[in-house]
Amino acid sequence: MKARAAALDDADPLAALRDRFALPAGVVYLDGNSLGALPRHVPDRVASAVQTEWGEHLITAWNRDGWVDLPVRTGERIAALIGAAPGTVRVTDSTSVNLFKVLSAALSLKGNRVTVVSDSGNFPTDLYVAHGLERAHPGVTLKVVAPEAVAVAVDEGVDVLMLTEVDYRTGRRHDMAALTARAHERGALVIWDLAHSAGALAVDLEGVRADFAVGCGYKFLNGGPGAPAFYYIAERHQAAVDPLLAGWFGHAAPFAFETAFRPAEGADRLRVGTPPVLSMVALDAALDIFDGLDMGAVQAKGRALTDFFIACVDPFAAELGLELASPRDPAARGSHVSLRHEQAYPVMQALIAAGVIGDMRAPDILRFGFAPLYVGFSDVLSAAGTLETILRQESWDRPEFHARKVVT
Ligand SMILES: Cc1ncc(COP(=O)(O)O)c(C=O)c1O
Ligand SMILES: Nc1c(O)cccc1C(=O)C[C@H](N)C(=O)O
Repeated sequence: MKARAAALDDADPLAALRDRFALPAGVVYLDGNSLGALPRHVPDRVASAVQTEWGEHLITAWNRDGWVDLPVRTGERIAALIGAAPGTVRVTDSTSVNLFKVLSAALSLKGNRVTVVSDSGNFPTDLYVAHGLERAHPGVTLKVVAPEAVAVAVDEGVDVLMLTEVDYRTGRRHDMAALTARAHERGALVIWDLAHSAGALAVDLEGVRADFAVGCGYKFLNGGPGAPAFYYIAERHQAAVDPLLAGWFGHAAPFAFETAFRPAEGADRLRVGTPPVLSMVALDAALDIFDGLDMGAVQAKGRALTDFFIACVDPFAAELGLELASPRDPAARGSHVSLRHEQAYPVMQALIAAGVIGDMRAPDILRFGFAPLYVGFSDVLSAAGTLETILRQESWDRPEFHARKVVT
């Protein structure tokens, strides 16, 4: 396996990108699907935004340093990574808030009686947002089905299909093209949450004719903790969207300070308030690493890394109480692999203490994210080896590894 890892690293066309990240020595970082690593050049860019732009240019920086255009500029850069047309993606707010905005837009396009279909593998915040809108609109019914039952639920009747492409727990990937086409045949609108896709998979929003989408800036896009998220509105819907969460940055003329809301042209109408400039500068800078990258190559490396991890773990998995929770077919999963283990919490704490950082999702999932830009095949082998040692020696069974932390 060692020779195979070395050969795969040697043949990796993206291997050089790793040097662009400031990863601590001795750490194998397998949680870029939750918080992406720090690109080396980002601290200087943020420091300059603080010291020069904020410190010296003060409020003139909104125009002089282009702060006001950041949601648009950064949105256009993300659009290029997810197969979206220019003018359809904007960066702002959190994924949850953006989902509220696009789901309320989709509901309003569908009239008074609307059935929303989602699945139980969806990230809880998505379901909370949908439940909130269901409570606010008497004509809205939210139907939550098992992930495998989505296609049947679509056939039974749907007005808005709201799904996350890659399941945060299992890594199972929905077939975006097939489900979008199926929902469209029934006249429905389709919203995709790309939290675990953007920056890792070759998403093609225009190709699949998605209606709306949202996604995170802090995962595979490496925008930093709490980085703003993005939303997508297909061009064909933009003029018809009348924002429920209307705010002055979504107004046609924010600095005219009119009392009545007039939506901005195009996708900008779903912007709400002042952009978080420092976080946006970090995200914008982080996106430099994607310049000129082929997302097909990024996705291919993610598949190779996850395949290799499964191959490394397979020989000892059953004996040591591990069960693969992710699909074996690489085309049917995203860029993370999940393993079930009865003692997932202390096992993950022991892994972190040994320098292998993944995370745990209750009740029993060990989750390992393989960010294609900075994880190598030797890292994968070393993580699998550490996991085997911890399980064989039962070194996870120490009081300090059982103590619960807030963020898991
Ligand atoms: C699929 C998915 N959607 C939404 C979110 C939440 O995003 P935010 O915290 O930006 O609202 C996450 C992770 O936090 C997620 O995994
Ligand atoms: N957003 C996070 C946070 O603020 C703290 C810890 C984790 C997160 C996450 O992003 C979790 C992630 N969406 C997940 O897939 O589990």
